[in-house]
Amino acid sequence: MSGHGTPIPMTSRKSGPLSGTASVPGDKSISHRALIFGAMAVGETKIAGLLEGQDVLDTAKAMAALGAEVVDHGAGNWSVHGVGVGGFCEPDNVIDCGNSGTGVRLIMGCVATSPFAVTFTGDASLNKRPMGRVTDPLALFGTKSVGRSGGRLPLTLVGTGDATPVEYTTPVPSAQVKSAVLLAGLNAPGKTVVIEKEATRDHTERMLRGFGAEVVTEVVPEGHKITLTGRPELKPQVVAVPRDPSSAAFPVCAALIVEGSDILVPGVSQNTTRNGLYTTLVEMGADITFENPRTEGGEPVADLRVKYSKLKGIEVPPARAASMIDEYPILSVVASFAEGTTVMKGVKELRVKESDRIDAMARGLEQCGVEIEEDQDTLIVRGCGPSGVKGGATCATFIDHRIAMSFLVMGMAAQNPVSVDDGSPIATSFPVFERLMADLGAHVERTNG
Ligand SMILES: O=C(O)C1=C[C@@H](OP(=O)(O)O)[C@@H](O)[C@H](O)C1
Ligand SMILES: C=C(OP(=O)(O)O)C(=O)O
Repeated sequence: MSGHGTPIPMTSRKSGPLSGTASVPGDKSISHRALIFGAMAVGETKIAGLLEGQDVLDTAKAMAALGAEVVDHGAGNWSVHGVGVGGFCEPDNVIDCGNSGTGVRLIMGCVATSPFAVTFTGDASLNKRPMGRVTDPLALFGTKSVGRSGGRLPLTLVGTGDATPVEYTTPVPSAQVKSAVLLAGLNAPGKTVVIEKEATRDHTERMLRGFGAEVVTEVVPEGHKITLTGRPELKPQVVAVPRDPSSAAFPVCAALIVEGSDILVPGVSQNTTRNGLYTTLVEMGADITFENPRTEGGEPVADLRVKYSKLKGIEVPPARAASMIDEYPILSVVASFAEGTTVMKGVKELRVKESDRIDAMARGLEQCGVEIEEDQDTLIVRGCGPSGVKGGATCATFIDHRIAMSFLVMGMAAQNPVSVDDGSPIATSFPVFERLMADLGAHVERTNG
């Protein structure tokens, strides 16, 4: 089992108004997919603006281990010389996906219909997460798997070289599960179908179409039906990775709660499968203007002008959960500074992320003086008002980047500093978080060392 590095304790404290431009790095979901689809294309894919976070670097390493030529040209420019659908070779060693659920689940999908064995592992967080949600549908292609109890990593997949396509209805709203099935279907002759009740992020469908695969999405009575025609020859692409709306959430939310702030966050996705947080913030009364709408890297984006705002609690519709699933931790921080109660229902998927995010947020918020209520599928935050959050606690982050960044944002507006026991996981998705927030005027620092 791979480990988890030396903890980096961090602290943030009340900051003056935030100002300036927050140019966040490339989208994590799109970065993983650019490397993986590039590795399955015939010829050289060029990628600009790749997120060089540890999650994505681990996927780059995995693609090289499977036979693709992956080259880092510096400054976010990468190239991948792909081996074609069905062209992966058996890796010499275990594939270590570190902290990344997206990495491991998508790569499992893309080796499932190759005739060899691959063993996957990850860090202490990833090795607790459920993999049965992926190995169950992959078994329908004929892929065998043996893992630890509960279908957890380390886990070995034995792929099949003569897969037949499958039709699968996802039991949980998950783009990772959907994508794993579609990627396995790439090397199965005929039509692989995934039906999802609620739409999840659609980067796999959009990007596979860009690489030349036939992928059709239809609205049907059961939800969304995605049909992929197997055994395409994927054509190499030039991919410009747009900025990550899930990372943008941190400076945006910080500006909303730090008095007097006024910042610009360029290139934030308006893809409706990703923008649920921004809709929610506007409903809470956030002063956000969406300027200069355009398309970047195949995604609809806008520049967000964000000003400090008096916010009110709302009930977030459960149907919106998939479009903001990674943003609930930071939303619960913003909700703490609102007047009134914010109710987040239909969020049980948060319990199987890098940590149990309902539990991690609930414990830390209580330590900071915020009243909460939770059940299996719900988090309720009773807002303390714009200057009512006490802070003054050290919150546990459970090897979870989003928990670490959320509590550090809380400290920027709370009455007392907020510390986290370990900020090191921030490097998985937002390696420049500290510098970017400091450049806006936030006080965030490493506590000792
Ligand atoms: O497909 C993806 O790129 C992702 C899907 C989501 O996970 P689930 O599919 O488990 O909801 C999300 O939480 C993750 O950060 C990225
Ligand atoms: C859930 C997340 O990532 P992953 O599932 O890829 O580990 C996340 O980035 O919030």
